[in-house]
Amino acid sequence: MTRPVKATVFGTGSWGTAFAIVLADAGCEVTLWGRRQEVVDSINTGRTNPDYFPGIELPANLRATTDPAEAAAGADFTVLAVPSQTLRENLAAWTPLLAPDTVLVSLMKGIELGTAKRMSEVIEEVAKVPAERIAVVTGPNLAAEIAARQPAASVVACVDEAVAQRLQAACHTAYFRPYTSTDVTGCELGGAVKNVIGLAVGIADGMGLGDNTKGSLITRGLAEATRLGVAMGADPLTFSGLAGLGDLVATCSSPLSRNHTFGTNLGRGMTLEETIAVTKQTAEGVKSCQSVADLARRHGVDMPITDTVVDIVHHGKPTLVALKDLMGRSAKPERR
Ligand SMILES: NC(=O)C1=CN([C@@H]2O[C@H](COP(=O)(O)OP(=O)(O)OC[C@H]3O[C@@H](n4cnc5c(N)ncnc54)[C@H](OP(=O)(O)O)[C@@H]3O)[C@@H](O)[C@H]2O)C=CC1
Ligand SMILES: O=C(CO)COP(=O)(O)O
Repeated sequence: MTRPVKATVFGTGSWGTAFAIVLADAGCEVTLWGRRQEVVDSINTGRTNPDYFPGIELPANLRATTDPAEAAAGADFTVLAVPSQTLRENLAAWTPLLAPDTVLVSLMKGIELGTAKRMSEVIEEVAKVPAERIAVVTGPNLAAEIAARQPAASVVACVDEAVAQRLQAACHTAYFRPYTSTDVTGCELGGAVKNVIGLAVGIADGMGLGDNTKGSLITRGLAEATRLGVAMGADPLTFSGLAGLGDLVATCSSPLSRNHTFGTNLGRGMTLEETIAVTKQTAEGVKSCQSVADLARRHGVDMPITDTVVDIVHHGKPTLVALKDLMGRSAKPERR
């Protein structure tokens, strides 16, 4: 008899908890690591995570701990679900505890500030594991919908297709349908750039603009992501898949998206400080818009929507002026 797959998820926030539910429903033995004792106690004794998903009963084959050594022990898959900008420091502390040969899985959709590195690159550098043992899960996966077991597709990417297939099998349920990819760069860029475009669409929504604006921002945002991806060696087709268009549509349509909501609040006239104060969860695009713009500069790629988001969010540019400047750029063909 084969033993159940063991999966550990570092992070008891919205996506860490929801993906832990997916893994448990798929038959894995799941351990969640959380930094707060009260959250871990609620998960173990109350079978809920009330801060993130009140009312959702957690599966029996899922337990939690605050001890990273206990969490990491024996894991076939070590899933990382903390805010991107905290990954380097956290992973440095967890690396000595990792199970030998474990596959490290990133759920994160950010780019590191300062280094402009993708999360899989940070993992490779800090944990000193080869790219063949690093995977990424990404796609239109709003955590609250997944935790409610609403149907969604996703992408599991690894340069080693056999590893992607193992992870695919470990997280495939009746409501969660993962596809494999070997384009890790494209998948990670799709996730990071869609958060920036989610902010842009939110800002437009908050300004009272309509669906033509939204359709234009999604499409031109997709063009920005694809241009950056191509410059970095990604497959352009990845961006018309779940990691690109799929996630853009979900994020830009949904009030559940923290990035979209963050943008909406800014577009309605809240200051950055007021918006941060009312945002309880991680909106990766707020920091990653700067690192995406940094990546674009490093690769000589034009990303005007991303630059506009940086100007509004970080340089206090008034939204109406930013919109006028974005629309008033010199005319050009749609494709070049
Ligand atoms: N939510 C979603 O729908 C989706 C999110 N993602 C991505 O998943 C990643 C995680 O986001 P998500 O779970 O939503 O974020 P949340 O804000 O919901 O949760 C973040 C988690 O990280 C913990 N945390 C925060 N700061 C630190 C720190 N400095 N050190 C250690 N732990 C910390 C939080 O702990 P505490 O509760 O104690 O504050 C919490 O458990 C992001 O990159 C996001 O883009 C991807 C797909 C879907
Ligand atoms: O990545 C997500 C959906 O796929 C979640 O988006 P937000 O981080 O904006 O909530």
